[in-house]
Amino acid sequence: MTHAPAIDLHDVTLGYDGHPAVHHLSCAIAPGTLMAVVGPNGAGKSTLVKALAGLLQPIGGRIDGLAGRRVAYLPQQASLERGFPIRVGEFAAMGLWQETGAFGGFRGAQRQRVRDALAAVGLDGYARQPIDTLSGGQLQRALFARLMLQDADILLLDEPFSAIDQRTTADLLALLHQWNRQGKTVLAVLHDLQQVRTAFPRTLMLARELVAWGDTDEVLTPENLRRMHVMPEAFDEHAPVCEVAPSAGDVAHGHHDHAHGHAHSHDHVHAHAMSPEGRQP
Ligand SMILES: Nc1ncnc2c1ncn2[C@@H]1O[C@H](COP(=O)(O)OP(=O)(O)OP(=O)(O)O)[C@@H](O)[C@H]1O
Repeated sequence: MTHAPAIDLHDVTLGYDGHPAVHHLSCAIAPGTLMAVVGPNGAGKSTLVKALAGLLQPIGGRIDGLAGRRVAYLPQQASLERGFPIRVGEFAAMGLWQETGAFGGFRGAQRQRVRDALAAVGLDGYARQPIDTLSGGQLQRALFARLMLQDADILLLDEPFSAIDQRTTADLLALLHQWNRQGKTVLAVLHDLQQVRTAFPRTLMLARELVAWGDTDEVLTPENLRRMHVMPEAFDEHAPVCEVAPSAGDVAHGHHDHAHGHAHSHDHVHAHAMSPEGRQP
């Protein structure tokens, strides 16, 4: 296995229709990292995860590290179409499509793996149940079974525990930890900061730009949380791509002005003060 960063962002700007939503992200995430992505609504968390999943091309900068690694993406449950007529077993087995091809049949061993994955997520005996009869928590378990069968190197999860009860959350969190111990890189967008503190050793904090990243204790500080919460709320649809990275201080003081693309000083204090593993040197 290579020790090069699993995800390596170089001054990445992301947005829609040419208008930036997240600016100038630079950070390197080592393989085997278990990391939470936090930030207020509209901070760009989903946008970042979509870009890492290859669903959104950067407007600026470069994303390295992902090529040659298998990436699996779990979107927010709200965005899933679940009305199609498919059984839980078939749904989970979609995680095997890279092995079987779109129209490939399943061998006995693969059927067993599907059964094992369903058992691992607590859906033993549900294989023949139609997917649209599952509760929200059960559906999330089925999605985790599919994720498990994809057997990716990098797992990207967008709010995997929102609207999920405590028991299901605990079960699925334990699975994430297990996969991480197997060496997988896990990035999860989360809103529950207490959960982040107790279950995620690393954190990336976004507020339209990188506020901080690294060890969770060093990222979730009162000062960073304050900076995170003064993020400009509105997405300025008419903002052009700015030429120069805005400073962290500009975010803290609400001076960030996308519309004018002002020249800001380079001051990614937290991002640049850390090593590729996200540790303070
Ligand atoms: N498909 C899209 N087209 C245009 N703008 C979008 C699109 N998706 C997101 N945006 C805008 O990009 C910005 C970042 O949105 P994003 O969904 O990434 O934020 P988020 O941090 O995931 O928020 P939340 O916590 O509410 O899910 C927002 O201002 C949003 O309105």
